Amino acid sequence: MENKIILSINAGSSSVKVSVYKARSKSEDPQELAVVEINGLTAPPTTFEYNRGPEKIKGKELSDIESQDDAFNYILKHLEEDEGLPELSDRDNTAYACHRVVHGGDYNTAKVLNEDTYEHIEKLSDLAPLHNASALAIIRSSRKAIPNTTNLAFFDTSFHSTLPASTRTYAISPTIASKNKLRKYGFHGLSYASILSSFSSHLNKAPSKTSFIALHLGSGASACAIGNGQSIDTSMGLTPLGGLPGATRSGDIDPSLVFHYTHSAGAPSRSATKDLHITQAEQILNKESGWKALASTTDFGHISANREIDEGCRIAFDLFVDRVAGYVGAYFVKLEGKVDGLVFAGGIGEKGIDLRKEVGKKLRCMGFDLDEERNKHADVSKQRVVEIGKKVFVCRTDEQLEMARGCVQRSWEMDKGYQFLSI
Ligand SMILES: Nc1ncnc2c1ncn2[C@@H]1O[C@H](COP(=O)(O)OP(=O)(O)O)[C@@H](O)[C@H]1O
Ligand SMILES: CC(=O)OP(=O)(O)O
Ligand SMILES: [Mg+2]
Repeated sequence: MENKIILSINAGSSSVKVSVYKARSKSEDPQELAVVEINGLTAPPTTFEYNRGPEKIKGKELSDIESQDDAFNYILKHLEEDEGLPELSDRDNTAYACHRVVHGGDYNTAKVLNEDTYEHIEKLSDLAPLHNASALAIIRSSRKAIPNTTNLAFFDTSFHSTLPASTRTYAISPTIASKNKLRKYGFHGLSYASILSSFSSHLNKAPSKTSFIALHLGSGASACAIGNGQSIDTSMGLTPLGGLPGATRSGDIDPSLVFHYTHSAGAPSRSATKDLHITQAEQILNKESGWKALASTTDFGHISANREIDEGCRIAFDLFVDRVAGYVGAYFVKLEGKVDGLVFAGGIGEKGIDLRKEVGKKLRCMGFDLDEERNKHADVSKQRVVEIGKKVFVCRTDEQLEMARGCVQRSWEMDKGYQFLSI
């Protein structure tokens, strides 16, 4: 495994992030060679960022990038053409491509992509309408562009396989629930695993002895109660629509609301395709709600900066503070108050100074005491975890590193010759 090149590909709902690593020994984190991000897929202009040692590009605007797959192909070309990254000039050098796949259903661990696992993910596409189909498109592109690479899938859902039955069960017919696999799965698991690793090492504790409330606030947002290193509850559910609102997602609503919103809730949406069977209700709640509906933007930075002068931004901001604080309260109780801290992560969690401040104000009653100055100057680009008050932290989550670690740790079993057949 030593010196092998790993590509880690993280397709989010509004971004594609790719990190390049060189593997060291099994017990060491792989060495990061370069990180590329294309952001703003739901809020053009789409922007490009590149970091390779001294070589930095920030905020370059791109045109003609319309999907996660376009973004991935652009990134691959950029990496190949970078003369300072000779490791990628020969495509055959890449030993592993790790793909973040949001919905893994009942898969509890990472899988080598072959026809069976590909089909398993494909079947779950309707349960992650903003994600799984894009991940599969990237997997197909990766297969074509770097054919001698072993493709691995890492799932957002795996981290939550520890959810207790009382938490993962919906109060519906158990027969139908079991037949149709209707339960809480939870998402952002790679991020929570990354946060757990960084936060426990910051505290100098074993992950299995670390308990905290984590907030992954990005285009999709969720909260997670982690008790002794295990997910005991999380706010997303059967799909990434449940729980907190997001850039284009409503989050939790009264389930009957949608039938009052439109009479054709169950009809196929115009954006339904042969591969993605999405209803009008799902279209509305996944793609036309959230910040986009309330504030006409999916950029939470804009919402935060304009909330004093724009009514839509104000309600979007206040509503998010309200919902986030509500989950922290609920999870504090679930963890019986035994928490090492509250940890903010994700694009909004890491950069949203005002959001953290306002959430912090509401949580003082539980012993989380955010310090305004430390909050303002928190910079997780240099240090993975920054303490911004008593029991309040910001953490730079790294889903790509989490996958690359998993790849290094399990490479010996994965090398045993699964083959990716004919997709
Ligand atoms: N300065 C900022 N303040 C608040 N939110 C920000 C700021 N900069 C970026 N964001 C938000 O971060 C979100 C992207 O988060 P990220 O976790 O990178 O996305 P994704 O869910 O696609 O992985 C965007 O919605 C963007 O509005
Ligand atoms: C699961 C999910 O919502 O992911 P993201 O926030 O990256 O869109
Ligand atoms: Mg993300």
